[in-house]
Amino acid sequence: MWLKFSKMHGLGNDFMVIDLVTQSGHIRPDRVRELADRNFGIGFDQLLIVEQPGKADVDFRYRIFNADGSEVENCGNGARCFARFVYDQHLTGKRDIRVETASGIMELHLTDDRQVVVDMGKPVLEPAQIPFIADGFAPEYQVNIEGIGEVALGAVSMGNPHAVLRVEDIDNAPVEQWGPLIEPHRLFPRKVNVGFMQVLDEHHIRLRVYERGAGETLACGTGACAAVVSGQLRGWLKPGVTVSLPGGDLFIEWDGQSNVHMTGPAVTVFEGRINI
Ligand SMILES: N[C@@H](CCC[C@H](N)C(=O)O)C(=O)O
Repeated sequence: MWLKFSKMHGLGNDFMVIDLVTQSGHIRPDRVRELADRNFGIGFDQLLIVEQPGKADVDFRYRIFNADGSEVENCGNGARCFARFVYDQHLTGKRDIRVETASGIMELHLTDDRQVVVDMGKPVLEPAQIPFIADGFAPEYQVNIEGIGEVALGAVSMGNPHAVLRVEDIDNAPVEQWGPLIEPHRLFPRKVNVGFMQVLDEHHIRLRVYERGAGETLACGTGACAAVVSGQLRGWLKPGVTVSLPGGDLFIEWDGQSNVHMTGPAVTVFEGRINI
Protein backbone atom coordinates (compact mmCIF):
# COMPACT_ATOMS: atom_id res chain seq x y z
CA MET A 1 0.00 0.00 0.00
CA TRP A 2 1.47 3.36 -1.08
CA LEU A 3 1.11 6.38 1.18
CA LYS A 4 2.10 10.01 0.56
CA PHE A 5 4.21 11.60 3.29
CA SER A 6 6.04 14.83 4.05
CA LYS A 7 9.48 15.09 5.60
CA MET A 8 9.52 18.05 8.01
CA HIS A 9 11.56 19.48 10.84
CA GLY A 10 11.30 21.84 13.78
CA LEU A 11 14.81 23.20 14.42
CA GLY A 12 16.34 19.97 13.09
CA ASN A 13 14.13 17.64 15.17
CA ASP A 14 12.89 15.76 12.12
CA PHE A 15 9.66 14.00 11.27
CA MET A 16 7.93 11.85 8.70
CA VAL A 17 4.33 13.12 8.61
CA ILE A 18 1.50 10.99 7.20
CA ASP A 19 -2.07 12.12 6.56
CA LEU A 20 -4.47 9.34 7.54
CA VAL A 21 -7.45 11.67 7.12
CA THR A 22 -7.58 11.33 3.32
CA GLN A 23 -5.49 8.13 3.11
CA SER A 24 -5.88 4.88 4.98
CA GLY A 25 -3.26 2.52 6.35
CA HIS A 26 -1.67 1.10 9.46
CA ILE A 27 2.03 1.25 10.34
CA ARG A 28 3.41 -1.42 12.68
CA PRO A 29 6.15 -0.56 15.22
CA ASP A 30 8.76 -2.68 13.39
CA ARG A 31 8.01 -0.72 10.17
CA VAL A 32 8.38 2.58 12.09
CA ARG A 33 11.88 1.47 13.15
CA GLU A 34 12.79 0.56 9.55
CA LEU A 35 11.51 3.88 8.19
CA ALA A 36 13.31 5.84 10.93
CA ASP A 37 16.65 4.33 9.94
CA ARG A 38 18.86 7.05 8.42
CA ASN A 39 20.64 4.63 6.08
CA PHE A 40 17.97 2.09 5.12
CA GLY A 41 14.81 4.21 5.54
CA ILE A 42 13.58 7.80 5.32
CA GLY A 43 15.33 8.79 8.56
CA PHE A 44 13.55 10.69 11.34
CA ASP A 45 13.36 11.23 15.10
CA GLN A 46 9.56 10.83 15.21
CA LEU A 47 6.72 9.70 12.95
CA LEU A 48 3.62 11.91 13.13
CA ILE A 49 0.23 10.56 12.09
CA VAL A 50 -2.67 12.94 11.43
CA GLU A 51 -6.12 11.40 11.90
CA GLN A 52 -9.79 12.38 12.13
CA PRO A 53 -10.62 13.46 15.70
CA GLY A 54 -12.42 11.15 18.09
CA LYS A 55 -14.12 14.10 19.86
CA ALA A 56 -16.36 17.03 18.96
CA ASP A 57 -14.80 20.54 19.10
CA VAL A 58 -11.44 19.25 17.92
CA ASP A 59 -10.10 19.55 14.36
CA PHE A 60 -7.74 16.57 14.24
CA ARG A 61 -6.11 13.82 16.24
CA TYR A 62 -2.33 13.65 16.09
CA ARG A 63 -0.31 10.59 17.12
CA ILE A 64 3.44 10.41 17.73
CA PHE A 65 5.84 7.48 17.40
CA ASN A 66 9.49 7.63 18.46
CA ALA A 67 12.19 6.25 16.14
CA ASP A 68 12.23 3.07 18.28
CA GLY A 69 8.57 2.42 17.38
CA SER A 70 7.07 3.39 20.77
CA GLU A 71 3.95 5.55 20.74
CA VAL A 72 4.29 8.60 23.01
CA GLU A 73 2.06 11.23 24.56
CA ASN A 74 3.40 14.53 23.25
CA CYS A 75 5.91 16.22 20.94
CA GLY A 76 6.33 20.00 20.89
CA ASN A 77 8.31 20.43 17.67
CA GLY A 78 6.01 17.85 16.11
CA ALA A 79 2.97 19.91 17.13
CA ARG A 80 4.27 22.92 15.18
CA CYS A 81 5.00 20.71 12.13
CA PHE A 82 1.55 19.11 12.46
CA ALA A 83 -0.08 22.60 12.29
CA ARG A 84 2.03 23.65 9.27
CA PHE A 85 1.24 20.29 7.57
CA VAL A 86 -2.58 20.37 7.93
CA TYR A 87 -2.67 24.00 6.73
CA ASP A 88 -0.27 23.57 3.78
CA GLN A 89 -1.90 20.28 2.69
CA HIS A 90 -5.33 22.05 2.75
CA LEU A 91 -6.71 19.66 5.34
CA THR A 92 -7.98 22.84 7.04
CA GLY A 93 -8.14 26.55 6.23
CA LYS A 94 -7.97 27.48 9.92
CA ARG A 95 -4.95 29.18 11.42
CA ASP A 96 -6.19 28.38 14.94
CA ILE A 97 -6.30 24.63 15.30
CA ARG A 98 -7.42 22.38 18.14
CA VAL A 99 -5.88 18.93 18.19
CA GLU A 100 -6.34 15.87 20.33
CA THR A 101 -3.17 14.04 21.46
CA ALA A 102 -2.61 11.12 23.82
CA SER A 103 -1.88 13.71 26.54
CA GLY A 104 -4.95 15.92 25.98
CA ILE A 105 -6.13 18.77 23.76
CA MET A 106 -3.66 21.29 22.40
CA GLU A 107 -4.30 24.65 20.69
CA LEU A 108 -2.03 25.91 17.94
CA HIS A 109 -1.82 29.20 16.05
CA LEU A 110 -0.10 29.79 12.70
CA THR A 111 1.26 33.35 12.64
CA ASP A 112 1.69 35.56 9.57
CA ASP A 113 5.49 35.28 9.81
CA ARG A 114 5.46 31.45 9.47
CA GLN A 115 5.96 30.78 13.16
CA VAL A 116 3.66 28.49 15.14
CA VAL A 117 2.55 29.31 18.69
CA VAL A 118 1.53 26.26 20.70
CA ASP A 119 -0.43 26.28 23.94
CA MET A 120 1.35 23.34 25.58
CA GLY A 121 -1.00 23.17 28.58
CA LYS A 122 -0.02 23.23 32.25
CA PRO A 123 3.16 21.50 33.35
CA VAL A 124 2.52 18.48 35.56
CA LEU A 125 4.67 18.53 38.70
CA GLU A 126 2.99 15.94 40.94
CA PRO A 127 5.49 13.02 40.90
CA ALA A 128 2.91 10.23 40.53
CA GLN A 129 1.48 11.88 37.41
CA ILE A 130 4.85 12.44 35.68
CA PRO A 131 5.38 9.48 36.50
CA PHE A 132 8.35 9.75 38.87
CA ILE A 133 8.79 7.87 42.15
CA ALA A 134 9.24 10.40 44.98
CA ASP A 135 7.53 11.15 48.31
CA GLY A 136 6.06 14.47 47.15
CA PHE A 137 6.77 17.48 44.94
CA ALA A 138 10.11 19.28 45.21
CA PRO A 139 11.62 21.77 42.73
CA GLU A 140 14.76 19.62 42.73
CA TYR A 141 15.40 15.97 43.63
CA GLN A 142 18.68 14.24 44.53
CA VAL A 143 18.79 10.93 42.68
CA ASN A 144 21.40 8.21 42.80
CA ILE A 145 22.06 6.89 39.31
CA GLU A 146 24.08 3.71 38.89
CA GLY A 147 27.22 4.52 36.91
CA ILE A 148 27.03 8.27 37.66
CA GLY A 149 26.40 8.83 41.40
CA GLU A 150 24.25 11.56 43.00
CA VAL A 151 22.52 13.84 40.47
CA ALA A 152 20.31 16.91 41.12
CA LEU A 153 17.36 17.01 38.73
CA GLY A 154 14.00 18.66 38.18
CA ALA A 155 11.11 16.36 37.15
CA VAL A 156 8.35 17.78 34.94
CA SER A 157 5.74 16.32 32.61
CA MET A 158 4.64 18.31 29.57
CA GLY A 159 2.35 15.39 28.73
CA ASN A 160 5.56 13.34 28.48
CA PRO A 161 8.17 12.89 31.22
CA HIS A 162 11.32 15.02 31.50
CA ALA A 163 14.30 15.12 33.86
CA VAL A 164 16.22 18.43 33.79
CA LEU A 165 19.86 18.70 34.88
CA ARG A 166 21.89 21.93 35.12
CA VAL A 167 25.38 21.98 33.63
CA GLU A 168 28.00 24.73 33.50
CA ASP A 169 29.30 23.97 29.98
CA ILE A 170 26.72 22.63 27.53
CA ASP A 171 29.30 21.89 24.83
CA ASN A 172 30.99 19.38 27.11
CA ALA A 173 27.87 18.07 28.90
CA PRO A 174 27.79 14.24 29.21
CA VAL A 175 24.61 13.94 27.10
CA GLU A 176 25.60 10.72 25.28
CA GLN A 177 27.07 9.13 28.44
CA TRP A 178 24.44 10.05 31.07
CA GLY A 179 21.35 10.12 28.83
CA PRO A 180 21.23 6.32 28.32
CA LEU A 181 21.77 5.74 32.07
CA ILE A 182 19.00 8.13 33.22
CA GLU A 183 16.41 7.40 30.44
CA PRO A 184 15.54 3.88 31.72
CA HIS A 185 16.02 4.62 35.44
CA ARG A 186 13.62 2.72 37.73
CA LEU A 187 12.43 5.99 39.35
CA PHE A 188 10.83 6.90 35.98
CA PRO A 189 8.45 3.97 35.34
CA ARG A 190 7.70 5.08 31.75
CA LYS A 191 11.33 6.10 31.13
CA VAL A 192 12.26 9.77 30.70
CA ASN A 193 13.61 12.42 28.31
CA VAL A 194 16.79 13.91 29.77
CA GLY A 195 17.56 17.63 29.34
CA PHE A 196 20.93 19.26 30.05
CA MET A 197 20.55 23.01 30.59
CA GLN A 198 23.15 25.76 30.82
CA VAL A 199 21.76 29.02 32.23
CA LEU A 200 23.19 32.04 30.36
CA ASP A 201 20.99 34.58 32.16
CA GLU A 202 17.45 34.78 33.62
CA HIS A 203 15.92 34.92 30.13
CA HIS A 204 18.26 32.74 28.08
CA ILE A 205 19.38 29.11 28.35
CA ARG A 206 21.19 26.61 26.17
CA LEU A 207 19.74 23.09 26.10
CA ARG A 208 20.59 19.64 24.76
CA VAL A 209 18.11 16.77 25.14
CA TYR A 210 18.67 13.02 25.12
CA GLU A 211 15.21 11.93 24.02
CA ARG A 212 13.46 8.80 25.22
CA GLY A 213 13.22 6.42 22.26
CA ALA A 214 15.28 8.57 19.89
CA GLY A 215 18.63 9.56 21.48
CA GLU A 216 20.03 13.09 21.33
CA THR A 217 18.08 15.27 18.88
CA LEU A 218 18.86 18.75 17.52
CA ALA A 219 15.86 20.17 19.42
CA CYS A 220 13.06 19.07 21.73
CA GLY A 221 10.00 21.30 22.18
CA THR A 222 8.55 19.61 25.26
CA GLY A 223 12.13 19.44 26.62
CA ALA A 224 12.50 23.22 26.17
CA CYS A 225 9.20 23.81 28.04
CA ALA A 226 10.21 21.41 30.83
CA ALA A 227 13.64 23.07 31.20
CA VAL A 228 12.08 26.55 31.47
CA VAL A 229 9.48 25.36 34.01
CA SER A 230 12.18 23.61 36.03
CA GLY A 231 14.54 26.61 35.80
CA GLN A 232 11.79 28.99 37.01
CA LEU A 233 10.82 26.64 39.88
CA ARG A 234 14.47 26.40 40.94
CA GLY A 235 14.78 30.22 40.94
CA TRP A 236 17.23 30.53 38.04
CA LEU A 237 14.89 31.92 35.35
CA LYS A 238 12.19 34.60 34.98
CA PRO A 239 9.13 34.40 32.66
CA GLY A 240 9.96 34.75 28.95
CA VAL A 241 12.95 32.57 28.06
CA THR A 242 14.82 32.02 24.81
CA VAL A 243 15.98 28.40 24.61
CA SER A 244 18.97 27.91 22.30
CA LEU A 245 19.08 24.31 21.11
CA PRO A 246 21.66 22.80 18.73
CA GLY A 247 19.13 23.28 15.86
CA GLY A 248 18.07 26.86 16.74
CA ASP A 249 15.99 28.94 19.13
CA LEU A 250 12.55 28.52 20.71
CA PHE A 251 10.74 31.12 22.80
CA ILE A 252 8.97 29.75 25.89
CA GLU A 253 6.59 31.69 28.14
CA TRP A 254 5.28 30.46 31.52
CA ASP A 255 3.80 32.74 34.18
CA GLY A 256 4.51 30.22 36.95
CA GLN A 257 0.85 29.16 37.23
CA SER A 258 -0.99 28.57 34.00
CA ASN A 259 -0.27 27.17 30.54
CA VAL A 260 3.13 27.11 28.86
CA HIS A 261 3.38 28.70 25.40
CA MET A 262 6.02 27.77 22.85
CA THR A 263 6.83 29.77 19.69
CA GLY A 264 9.04 28.49 16.89
CA PRO A 265 9.29 27.49 13.22
CA ALA A 266 8.14 24.42 11.27
CA VAL A 267 9.63 23.54 7.89
CA THR A 268 8.72 21.11 5.08
CA VAL A 269 11.83 19.60 3.46
CA PHE A 270 10.32 17.28 0.80
CA GLU A 271 7.33 15.13 -0.05
CA GLY A 272 7.29 11.54 -1.26
CA ARG A 273 5.47 8.23 -1.47
CA ILE A 274 6.34 5.09 0.43
CA ASN A 275 5.18 1.50 0.24
CA ILE A 276 4.00 0.67 3.74
N1 LIG B 1 10.98 15.77 20.04
C1 LIG B 1 9.84 15.92 20.83
C2 LIG B 1 9.53 14.90 21.88
C3 LIG B 1 9.22 13.53 21.25
C4 LIG B 1 8.78 12.48 22.23
C5 LIG B 1 9.84 12.10 23.24
N2 LIG B 1 10.99 11.49 22.66
C6 LIG B 1 9.21 11.15 24.29
O1 LIG B 1 9.47 9.94 24.23
O2 LIG B 1 8.48 11.64 25.15
C7 LIG B 1 9.50 17.34 21.20
O3 LIG B 1 9.82 18.24 20.39
O4 LIG B 1 8.85 17.58 22.20
